[in-house]
Amino acid sequence: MTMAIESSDALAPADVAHLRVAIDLAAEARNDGRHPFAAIVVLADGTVISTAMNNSRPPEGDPTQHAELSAAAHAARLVAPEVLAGATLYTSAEPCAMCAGAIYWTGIGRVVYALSEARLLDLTGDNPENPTFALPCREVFARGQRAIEVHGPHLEDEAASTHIGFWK
Ligand SMILES: Nc1nc2[nH]cnc2c(=O)[nH]1
Repeated sequence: MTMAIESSDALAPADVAHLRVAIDLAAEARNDGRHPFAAIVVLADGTVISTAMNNSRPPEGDPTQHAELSAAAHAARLVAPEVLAGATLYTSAEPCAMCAGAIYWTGIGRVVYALSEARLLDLTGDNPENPTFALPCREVFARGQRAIEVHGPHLEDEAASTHIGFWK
């Protein structure tokens, strides 16, 4: 049974705009001394209900505070699962296995990501601050019981530029 809906086709202009917001926020996160990741959750009517930067560096943060997990968890406290089914999470980088799990459990129906996890792994190498998984989010979603539409990678070079010189 495959529950992730495969999709890497061209994005609508509104999707591109939201994805750029996530990439710009990732650059802000880097400038703020955080890991360069960010995510936003947008309802079907275009309302942005949640934005989050990575906060995985102690002492302020902890290693579970990836941008996507924080954005999804915050969104789930604001609106009902039926509403989140029509929402999209835009993220500067493909959700890791932990964040894909969080997205699944919140009921968010759609994910649009910029940088692929494979390219992120190439950029981070074996940096101990970010031992990147080699596990595409589609593989995690495929093991679930509800479909999540996935689009990505998109704007990958723009998203990669936020990481260049950060990890090695
Ligand atoms: N996609 C993603 N990968 C990460 N790896 C470490 N932190 C993050 C994050 O916030 N998002």
